[in-house]
Amino acid sequence: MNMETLQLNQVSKIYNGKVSYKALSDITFKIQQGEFVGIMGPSGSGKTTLLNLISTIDEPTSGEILINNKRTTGLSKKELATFRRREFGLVFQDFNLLDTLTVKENIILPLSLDRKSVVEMNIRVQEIAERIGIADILDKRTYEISGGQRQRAAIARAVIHKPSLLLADEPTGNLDSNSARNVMRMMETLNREDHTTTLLVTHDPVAASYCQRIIFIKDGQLHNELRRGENKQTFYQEIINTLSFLGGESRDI
Ligand SMILES: Nc1ncnc2c1ncn2[C@@H]1O[C@H](COP(=O)(O)OP(=O)(O)OP(=O)(O)O)[C@@H](O)[C@H]1O
Repeated sequence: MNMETLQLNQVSKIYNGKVSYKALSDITFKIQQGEFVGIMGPSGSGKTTLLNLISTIDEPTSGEILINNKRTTGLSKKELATFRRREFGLVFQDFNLLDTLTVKENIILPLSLDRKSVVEMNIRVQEIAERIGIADILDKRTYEISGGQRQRAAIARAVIHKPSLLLADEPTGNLDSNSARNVMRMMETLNREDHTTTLLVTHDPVAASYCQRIIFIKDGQLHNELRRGENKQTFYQEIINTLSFLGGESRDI
């Protein structure tokens, strides 16, 4: 029995418009259960496309994607909706919290959709809030808290149902460097303690240096892979070197 959370086999994506465009070509990789992996590459290299295919928002033109050895292509709309809700935790750059709800109500949302009991929901929300350091702001509205606190609430919401795969798209993109570090430390801790398989798309080499492994893509193709050794600073430098080698906009490096 292999312990892969995610497997991509020769995945390609062509966008058909006036001119068709091959955004991804023959992407093959595996992510083992419990890994913390980053995806990096210059602007336009296909990172968002890749994330959309993995999260089943979009379908590949060819190839297959497996989550826990189950193919995600060919599921009905209803199966897909349940599959997405149970298997994925999603974190976005702009937090995606609902302003009309309190922090606690936001975090509980995925559990209430699965009709968990109120007692169970309260226990779980308290536990995750304490671990993440937001227990004292649970009754606040999202506009009453800082950006860093919002992202921590969004992460609590993304992991409260213990997803197979946590997908984070530029989670530190709207944060100052201090809050960004705190958020990354927290994701690292959650990954280490709960073995939640985590996939992070980022432009930020500091955020990326918290990963165990980085997959680089360029022009829709796998370029290379870096593994973190003992030293985070060395890893950071290797990431910077690879990004400058790959080229792209200055904001990428
Ligand atoms: N819906 C679409 N229709 C046509 N082309 C698209 C579509 N979405 C993306 N593309 C093209 O596919 C390529 C990859 O885009 P994608 O958004 O995946 O890149 P990215 O690596 O996420 O870029 P960035 O870092 O700037 O967000 C780009 O050239 C883009 O113009």
